[in-house]
Amino acid sequence: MVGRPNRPSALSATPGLAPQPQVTFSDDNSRVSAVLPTGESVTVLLYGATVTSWTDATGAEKLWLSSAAHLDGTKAVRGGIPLVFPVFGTAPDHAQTGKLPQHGFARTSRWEFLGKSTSESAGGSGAADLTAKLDFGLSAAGLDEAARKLWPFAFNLIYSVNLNRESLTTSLVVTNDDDKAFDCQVLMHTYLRVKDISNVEVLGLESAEYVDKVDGAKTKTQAAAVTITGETDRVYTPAGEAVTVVEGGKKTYSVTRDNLSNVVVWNPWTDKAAGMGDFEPKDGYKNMLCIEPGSVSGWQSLEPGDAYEGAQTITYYS
Ligand SMILES: O=P(O)(O)OC[C@H]1O[C@@H](O)[C@H](O)[C@@H](O)[C@@H]1O
Repeated sequence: MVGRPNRPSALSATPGLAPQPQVTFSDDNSRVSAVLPTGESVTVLLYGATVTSWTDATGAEKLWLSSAAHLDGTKAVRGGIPLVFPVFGTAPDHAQTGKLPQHGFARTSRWEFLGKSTSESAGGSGAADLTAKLDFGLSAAGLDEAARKLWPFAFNLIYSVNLNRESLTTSLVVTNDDDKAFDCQVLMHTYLRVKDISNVEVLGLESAEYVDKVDGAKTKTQAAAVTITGETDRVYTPAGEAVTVVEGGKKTYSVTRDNLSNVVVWNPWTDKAAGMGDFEPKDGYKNMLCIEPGSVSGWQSLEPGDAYEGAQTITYYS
């Protein structure tokens, strides 16, 4: 067990020097938070290493979280950034992951908090350039027996959550600690908060191929900007690394992928939202859009000792 972080005050006093503003970290055995001196914050639940909140300096929330989300470790969190591993959806025909529940076990396992750190960007001028980093770990030993039986591999996951003034970066490193190869898929199921889905356009997917999960898994090509006018569940394979969310003609987010070749765009719309017990308020689909960077259209095959890393950076524009 790694030691719990202490709780420093927001100011650190160095003899002879003016106190420098610091990142404030806190944890209570179920979640960990970091608050920058400028007010931006992030909170991560140990259950699933799920980011449940990301705010700007004014306290405005950037992620959507259902008011009926289970935050007590009894069910995957409906909102925030659940982590999908080692299977996206279900893969009944895939020998190694075929019996796993939807989206795997990472989002329903309790992760270990490995530590926190603060860094200043090169050429930075102090408080305005701080990055807070939180690291979490999960290995086979941290799984419940049922999951261990369904996916009997020795593995190690390190998930890092980095907060700075403009953006949130989440990165996952998967290491195969087994003496056999294994296949896996990875996805960061980000629920972005929007004001009104009917005014939203997603750019950066034009001319990308996608699998339309609400139309018999047909493969299609995106003609223009993506707009959401009904249930949407698509697995894109874009050429570029960034997608941009525009609301009412104004850029509000960009989501950049590193070593993640897919983007899932998901909105449940009315009927699907109505059918999910943990989706509240029922018209909350108007205030969310899942932009989910992942590696899910094929498999990452990791030989013993191999590692795979993928990351997303979400930048907001106010
Ligand atoms: O209800 P869950 O398991 O959290 O999944 C939500 C959605 O997650 C998306 O990533 C999938 O593409 C959808 O098919 C799915 O409905």
